[in-house]
Amino acid sequence: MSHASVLKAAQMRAAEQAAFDRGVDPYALMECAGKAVAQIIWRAGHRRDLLVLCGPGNNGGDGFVVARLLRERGVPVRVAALSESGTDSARRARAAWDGPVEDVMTTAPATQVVDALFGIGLSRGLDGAVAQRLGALVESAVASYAVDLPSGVGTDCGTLLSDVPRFGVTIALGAWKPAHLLQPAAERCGRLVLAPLHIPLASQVERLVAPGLTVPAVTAHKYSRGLVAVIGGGMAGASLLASEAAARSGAGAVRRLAVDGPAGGLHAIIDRHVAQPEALASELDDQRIAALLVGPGLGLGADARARLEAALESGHPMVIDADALTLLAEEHMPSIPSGAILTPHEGEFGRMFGQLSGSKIDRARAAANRSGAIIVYKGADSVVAAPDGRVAVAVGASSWLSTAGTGDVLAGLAAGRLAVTGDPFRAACQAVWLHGDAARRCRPAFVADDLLDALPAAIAARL
Ligand SMILES: NC(=O)C1=CN([C@@H]2O[C@H](COP(=O)(O)OP(=O)(O)OC[C@H]3O[C@@H](n4cnc5c(N)ncnc54)[C@H](OP(=O)(O)O)[C@@H]3O)[C@@H](O)[C@H]2O)[C@@H](O)CC1
Ligand SMILES: [K+]
Repeated sequence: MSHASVLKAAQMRAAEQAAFDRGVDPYALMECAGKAVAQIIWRAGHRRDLLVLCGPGNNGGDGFVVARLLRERGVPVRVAALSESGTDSARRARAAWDGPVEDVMTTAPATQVVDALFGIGLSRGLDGAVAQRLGALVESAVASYAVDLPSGVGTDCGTLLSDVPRFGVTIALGAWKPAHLLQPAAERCGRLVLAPLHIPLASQVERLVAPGLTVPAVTAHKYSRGLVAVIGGGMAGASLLASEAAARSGAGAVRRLAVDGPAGGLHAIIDRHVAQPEALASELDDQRIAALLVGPGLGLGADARARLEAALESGHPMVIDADALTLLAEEHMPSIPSGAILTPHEGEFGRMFGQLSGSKIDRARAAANRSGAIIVYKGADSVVAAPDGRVAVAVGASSWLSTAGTGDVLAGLAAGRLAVTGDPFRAACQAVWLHGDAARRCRPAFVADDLLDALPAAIAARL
């Protein structure tokens, strides 16, 4: 079982049902979930007083199990419920709790609070008074835990169906749900911990995990390690940032095909002056180019369009970013080469693909399917989607990344990893990971250039 699987509510239910059909006892599964949650809370909170808030369904049932197990360990536990328990397993868990059950609306605060009100069965926002009460109890606690999901988040879409406080820890049961990874719900989850349920829970959608990278072969040379060509445009800084990121990504060589000629930056980067777009085709007629990047600083005029057309017609594996994405959204452009990596932010995604329905994961998947390209749908919750349905969702991106030039660095990294691996989905995942890790290594208020200095350490950590 992958510890990265991301399942929607219906998929989770289907997996649970399949386990029940094979003979797994539903109550035993609830005991298993409750035991795992209790263990995590015990390790963090020991004997500090604890209030467990239980809802009407199986999420509430988990809460009763947690309450019983922690009281057996000597924790002063109180339980408050919203209503009677409505499932067989939840009723059984409640019957096994021999303490009093208070009312959520009137219960006193505690040092630690556990939200077992609603999990994947939430079908609408919480009643306003209940949401407010949950918020007050969580905010007055020193430590707060959400069982499976914070009550009020949309499991599959990651939106907030009602007001949701920010929890200290969210303990996902069995598998991640989209709401653990997608904003704004992800931010309300706090620290994420996965509690295993020991049933098969596979999915094509996974949480992005740290990649394993390899050192160059002893027989490697600069071309076998991958030559990256970066097409420059009116804004030299953007293509310089991208070129430097590609150069520090593990690729063998980087060639910048720039309008402006030599413009400083690393001496290791080969600058070629390509003043006229017509001259680009012959520069690109080099079979040693393993990956081509077009878009950072390209511009949006006729010259930029001609450079993009030359790139699209070159046949090289490529990364398409920034202005090139905006140009591609215009009519009469050549089609996107299949297997290309596209790196749109929210605005570029909307321009290219219009209003798609569903969560950010669903939208990225639909865009990958429609374009035949690998989509890196950037943001605080970057989603990498392949046309064959594979998806990786990155969590925990530094909010300091929201500054000029960081997208150029990501595009350069993607091109570099594409040149090294020859595998666009893997390259895109590696680039998003390394970009995020480089940001984690930078001090607050960093600028895009600082990411470049942090890249060698981010790569070294994955060898
Ligand atoms: N399957 C298993 O055996 C296992 C499941 N596990 C656990 O079960 C959780 C899923 O349990 P669940 O399916 O019972 O759903 P749950 O989230 O408890 O809520 C459903 C109830 O809430 C109600 N309701 C919904 N929205 C509401 C609202 N806004 N305001 C008020 N009421 C609302 C809804 O009623 P209705 O929508 O019909 O009105 C229904 O009564 C899962 O997240 C995990 O924690 C683990 O123990 C492992 C084993
Ligand atoms: K919950």
